[in-house]
Amino acid sequence: MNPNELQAAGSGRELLKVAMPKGRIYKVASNLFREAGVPIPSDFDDTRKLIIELPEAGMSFIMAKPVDVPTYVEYGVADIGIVGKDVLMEENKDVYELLDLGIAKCRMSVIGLPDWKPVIHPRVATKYPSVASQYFREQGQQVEVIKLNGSIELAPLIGLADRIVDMVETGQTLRENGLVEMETIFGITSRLIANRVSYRMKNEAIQSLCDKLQHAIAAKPGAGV
Ligand SMILES: Nc1ncnc2c1ncn2[C@@H]1O[C@H](COP(=O)(O)OP(=O)(O)OP(=O)(O)O)[C@@H](O)[C@H]1O
Ligand SMILES: O=P(O)(O)OC[C@H]1O[C@H](OP(=O)(O)OP(=O)(O)O)[C@H](O)[C@@H]1O
Repeated sequence: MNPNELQAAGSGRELLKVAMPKGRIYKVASNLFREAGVPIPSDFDDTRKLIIELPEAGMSFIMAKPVDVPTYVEYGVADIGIVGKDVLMEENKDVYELLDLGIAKCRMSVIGLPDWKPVIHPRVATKYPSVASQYFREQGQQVEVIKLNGSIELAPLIGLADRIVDMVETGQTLRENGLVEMETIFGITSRLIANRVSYRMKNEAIQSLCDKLQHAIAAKPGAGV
């Protein structure tokens, strides 16, 4: 059975399982769900519980590490999930991307020291090795990609890498560390994704949620600008 089929059997009237990222995205995503009429109680915000049922909304929430959301959705242990475009590009899982939620905006950029000069075998540090490799391949540049798991901005400061590929939101981390943004690779917002089989089996529930979210997004100040 392939990952998409694992959850297919008997999924007719179950709760819709939502993989909800903890951390940054949770704060804005839970508010968006509330604005869409999904009554996520405020005590969800601080809980250590990992599976939380909300039968009145026909949903249960799997509180996930952001990078794991596409995996849960691909395997069908979650029917839908919320995930940043950065993670979606890096993980490249077999899922449907249904909706741009327009939240948790930032961008993926190439960053370096202001006095950076091209070298023969440049090293690039990043949390996103697949995105970075593809970008430099498309630029026709040969680089050695070094995978790190956080505080990526340290790499050029301590001589581990010539450049980094990382997210920029306000630019504060760059400014405080004397780094400059050299190129933007792509813009990032959070997306609603769905398991392929769930999308068929639970189409009514998923479509209804998408409609409500779309209305909530359109009602936000600055929407459609
Ligand atoms: N300033 C920002 N820096 C990083 N990610 C941001 C920022 N603003 C929005 N995001 C989005 O939020 C997502 C999750 O970020 P968060 O920092 O919560 O998780 P993480 O660092 O991947 O997880 P963890 O802290 O559990 O390792 C990112 O994948 C990205 O889409
Ligand atoms: O432009 P800014 O508003 O400063 O935001 C960008 C910073 O935020 C993220 O780091 P995060 O806080 O997730 O910590 P991390 O370095 O441990 O990933 C990202 O990796 C940048 O370092």
